[in-house]
Amino acid sequence: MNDSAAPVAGKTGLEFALLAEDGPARRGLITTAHGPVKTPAFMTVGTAGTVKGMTTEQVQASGAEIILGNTYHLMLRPGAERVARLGGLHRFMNWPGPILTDSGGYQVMSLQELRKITEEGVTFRSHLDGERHNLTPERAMEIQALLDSNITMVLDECTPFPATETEARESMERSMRWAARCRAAFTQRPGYGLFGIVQGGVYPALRRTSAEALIEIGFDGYAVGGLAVGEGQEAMFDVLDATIPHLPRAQPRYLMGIGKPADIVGAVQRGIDMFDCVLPTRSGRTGQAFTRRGSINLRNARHQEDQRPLDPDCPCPSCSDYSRAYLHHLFKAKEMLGPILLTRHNLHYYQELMAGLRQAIEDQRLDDFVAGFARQEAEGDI
Ligand SMILES: CNc1nc2c(CC[C@H]3O[C@@H](OC)[C@H](OC)[C@@H]3O)c3nc(N)[nH]c(=O)c3cc2[nH]1
Ligand SMILES: [Zn+2]
Repeated sequence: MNDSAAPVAGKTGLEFALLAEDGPARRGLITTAHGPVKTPAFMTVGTAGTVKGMTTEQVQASGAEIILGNTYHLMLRPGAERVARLGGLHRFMNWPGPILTDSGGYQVMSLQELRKITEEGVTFRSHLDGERHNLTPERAMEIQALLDSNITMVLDECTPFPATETEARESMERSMRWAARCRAAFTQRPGYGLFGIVQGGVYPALRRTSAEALIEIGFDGYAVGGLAVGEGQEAMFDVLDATIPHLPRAQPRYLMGIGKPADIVGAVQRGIDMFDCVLPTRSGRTGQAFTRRGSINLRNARHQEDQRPLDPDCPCPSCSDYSRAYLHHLFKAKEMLGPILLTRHNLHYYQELMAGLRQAIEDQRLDDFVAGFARQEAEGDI
């Protein structure tokens, strides 16, 4: 075990202990007011205060320690002040563990025609009722505090892809000015933290400038944003190679919106500690299952009389209690149990993958783990 196991308190009191390293890869522990998070960690996405189709007990049983909420969705419905009056997001959704909330930057930017970006912030119309809203860095901090989020994300602009270097620079520089305003508006509490978000498109020099600007301001963790926007795995890895060396070793790194299992494995190898992605939940609802031999779609007719479990190597209830034939039937019949069973399996699969990565780093055998992972994926489904 690495001797620098001493927890390192960030500027706002979020502790991160670096427990082991295997090359650039790290095994760590984040300590929040609502409990610990073992890293590398996959954060289950619960955008509107729910992991779709899952009770919080099922999410906990999958091995998840931290889930994501989203400022944009929750500010529109039920409203941040209402969630605060109801005791905060933990009590509202009955999730006792750590919660990270995104600032809403990504969502608002995707409201192409409905939003306007100025130096002040983003004004937009709600996709629900057309009401006008004004999301500023200060308001984004206030909303996430009202939600009682353990890890708050700065308000940023997720630079569209593709973007010219000039477009990426101007977008990144505004996000850095917003990050400073977020830092100034954030209320420090032990066990709660504020993460900055690196932007800069696919341009190494801009990524370095952005990382250095955020370090100058000082954050509890550093996210790599502006990726998983259609750039592809190779470009994403290139951006990580250009960014991670400029991030502090003593704080967690969060790669936003990633990703497929192979993306996560490659990013852990490069030194990323935290991930979020809708893939396991969203694709579970469409019949796509992730297994140790790649992904399969249960809607395919080849499963209609296949009595085997979805993934013979998976200990989850969806694999031990049901057959592929039954799952196929549920999706063909558009029964709600189909998406529920597959979401639960996919979340178990992602958490097992993270547990395997964490153990491999502890045992200093990450390269062997990655080779085994690639071999199994290449074998394809039996
Ligand atoms: C998918 N690719 C991707 N996601 C991204 C997200 C989270 C989306 C947020 O939206 C919800 O999932 C869709 C989640 O909200 C719970 C997530 O946090 C990002 N958020 C910010 N603030 N800045 C970024 O540069 C950014 C880039 C992304 N790329
Ligand atoms: Zn399973």
